[in-house]
Amino acid sequence: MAAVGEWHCEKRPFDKSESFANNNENVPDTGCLSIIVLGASGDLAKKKTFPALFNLYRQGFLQLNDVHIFGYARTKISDDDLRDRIKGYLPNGNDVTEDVKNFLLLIKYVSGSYDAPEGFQALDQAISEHEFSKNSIEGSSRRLFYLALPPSVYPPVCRMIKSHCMNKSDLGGWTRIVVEKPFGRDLESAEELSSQIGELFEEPQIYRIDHYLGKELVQNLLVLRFANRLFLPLWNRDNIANVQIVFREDFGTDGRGGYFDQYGIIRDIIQNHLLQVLCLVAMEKPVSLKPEHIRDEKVKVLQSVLPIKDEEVVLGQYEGYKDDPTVPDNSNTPTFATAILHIHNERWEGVPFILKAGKALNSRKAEIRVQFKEVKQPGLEMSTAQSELDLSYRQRYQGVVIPEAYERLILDTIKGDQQHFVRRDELKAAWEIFTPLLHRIDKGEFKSLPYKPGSRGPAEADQLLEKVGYVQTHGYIWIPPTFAEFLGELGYLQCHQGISSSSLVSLALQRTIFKEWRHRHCNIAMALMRPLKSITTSNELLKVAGCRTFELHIGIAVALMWSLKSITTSNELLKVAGCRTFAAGGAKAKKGKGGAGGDAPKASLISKEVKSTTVYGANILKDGQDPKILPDSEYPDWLWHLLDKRPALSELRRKDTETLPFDELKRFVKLDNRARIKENNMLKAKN
Ligand SMILES: NC(=O)C1=CN([C@@H]2O[C@H](COP(=O)(O)OP(=O)(O)OC[C@H]3O[C@@H](n4cnc5c(N)ncnc54)[C@H](OP(=O)(O)O)[C@@H]3O)[C@@H](O)[C@H]2O)C=CC1
Ligand SMILES: O=C1O[C@H](COP(=O)(O)O)[C@@H](O)[C@H](O)[C@H]1O
Repeated sequence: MAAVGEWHCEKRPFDKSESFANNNENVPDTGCLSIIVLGASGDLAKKKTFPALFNLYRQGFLQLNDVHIFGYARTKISDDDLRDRIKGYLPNGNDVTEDVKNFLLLIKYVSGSYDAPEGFQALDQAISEHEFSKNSIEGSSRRLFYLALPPSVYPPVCRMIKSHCMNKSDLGGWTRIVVEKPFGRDLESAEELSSQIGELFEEPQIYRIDHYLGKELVQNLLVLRFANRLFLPLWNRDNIANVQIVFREDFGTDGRGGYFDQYGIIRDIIQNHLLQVLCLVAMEKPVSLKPEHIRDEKVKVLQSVLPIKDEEVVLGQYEGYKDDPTVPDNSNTPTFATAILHIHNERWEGVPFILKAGKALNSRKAEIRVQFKEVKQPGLEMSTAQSELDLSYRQRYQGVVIPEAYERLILDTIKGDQQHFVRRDELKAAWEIFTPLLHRIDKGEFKSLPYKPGSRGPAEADQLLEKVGYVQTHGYIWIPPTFAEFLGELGYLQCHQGISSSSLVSLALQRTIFKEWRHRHCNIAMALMRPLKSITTSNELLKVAGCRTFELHIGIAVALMWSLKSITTSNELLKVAGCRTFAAGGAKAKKGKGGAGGDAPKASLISKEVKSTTVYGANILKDGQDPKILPDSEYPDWLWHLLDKRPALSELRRKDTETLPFDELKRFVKLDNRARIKENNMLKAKN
């Protein structure tokens, strides 16, 4: 949609050769690359940093003959111990493919403290040996230090790097430092941290990572806004009623309670991730796409944010949060917050920006919702309606490999592109917005309201949204375009494995495949799950279905029941479905006497040939057809694992958590926490 001759987003080069070739002004012709992960024994390193490096390696962005990776931490372990820890977190890591094997061989571990020279001298020695072995000319090598460490140790670590580990001279090489959030606890501490690091390194050497800036959708915001004729004229107070930027997780602090309690949801998510997204949504068009021009505009937005009013904030803490033994009993730390921000400039005067983030809520998503002022519906009457422009990436780009945020950002660091990193003045402006509120919370002057885990958060947050003009819509239901495909896949399994439809469906419901829809579109999922779970008994579903105006919904309900072969029992459903003429199932049911799918052919009458080539009865679309049965290789991986038995907690407890695959580890932490909370509660109740 880029308008010819207008400002457009240049495609930033992203091919394998560029990280090493001299075809980009940011990439000097240099020697070999060393990536040093400090805090290599920790959680972030194993879950994010090393897997991102592996993916870069696998895609050819890091090359065997050029790169070496070093892990550094205090824990005394061998190279192989570190490799073993990492292995389970790599895709198919436990299979030890050639790729995994070669990647792991690139990793060397050095142990040492964070504030004494010996460890860093040993590290420098190891890096230099690698550089020497690659015939890298001294001074031309590149050294990337990734601080996967608590911020408290950033200053001593930076001092040690500066004193002992710098690239030796200036022959095109460099030394860069990646630091993780949180960058401080408030304005003062962040400024102090910035000054300490700033005394040692120049701003172009410091990469303050905010992994939300590496997400595909976030990266595309600039294109969406400025290279798109549709949006350019609409993006202002005249057309937009409010903007909501939401982060929700459907799990709690899951074993990170100790860390989380010192920070809370505002410092963990809102002050960084959500505020960065707000900048990209609200900023003016930059002079160019040069990182400095973009960051200049972001800073201007932040500086235009008005002080947050107390009455425009709701804080919450989920019930059970304090059961975590590492969280103090009297903690007031918010695990949920909604805050309304106002941007005082010509474009946004009067438009509330709603920032909302919470843990242990009813769904998992990160979302930007722009509510436009009402638009007229087609037709002669002057009624207005809500419509949608949905950019749900996972749905829209199925099968396309979307790079992980960390991969992209590490690659940007190697290329010397700071566009997606937080500049010092940006950080300062972000802390200025939230510091007064945070201080009040820290002093206990602002209370967190309790909310039930699995809920939407405190009801007061919804009331606040309503007050500032956000219209919650119940009548609009979005059907994921891939739903039809999903039904085909499920139906296929049913045909071929002879599993009863209800057990198949309840399995699917427990697994992530269905959660995707449940979480994104709770309304439709509610309607879908009910017929799937208890087709004949759910009057409630019928009520829901009956009063909606979104017809496809009924079509789906009917088609599902039809495909699950329970349609004959629900007269009531057929009555509801009978007055609609949408999906094939529904249309046919209309004419039926006493249900039974109406004129729809009975399963027994369908020819063998049709049965063996189509997933009979799975079509949900008005003009669609039953999906064809495909070769096994065409079906998604999850389908084949739907029936796998999942290990119970007792079984997981017997395994070594260090080597558990990520999914199992997650399940273990969840079940283990749950069991502990139960035990705690029982103990409390007894006493
Ligand atoms: N984990 C995550 O998902 C995310 C983490 N982050 C940020 O990344 C950084 C690292 O996080 P994470 O890996 O979870 O942290 P960890 O608590 O796992 O710490 C990483 C390593 O640092 C060392 N370490 C821990 N505490 C101290 C301490 N008090 N003093 C000195 N060294 C210490 C330990 O290594 P050793 O004892 O061997 O030296 C540990 O293995 C933090 O800034 C965090 O906020 C950001 C986003 C997500
Ligand atoms: O930075 C953080 O982000 C994660 C959520 O990241 P996502 O990429 O899964 O959306 C959050 O769980 C964590 O608390 C926070 O520190």
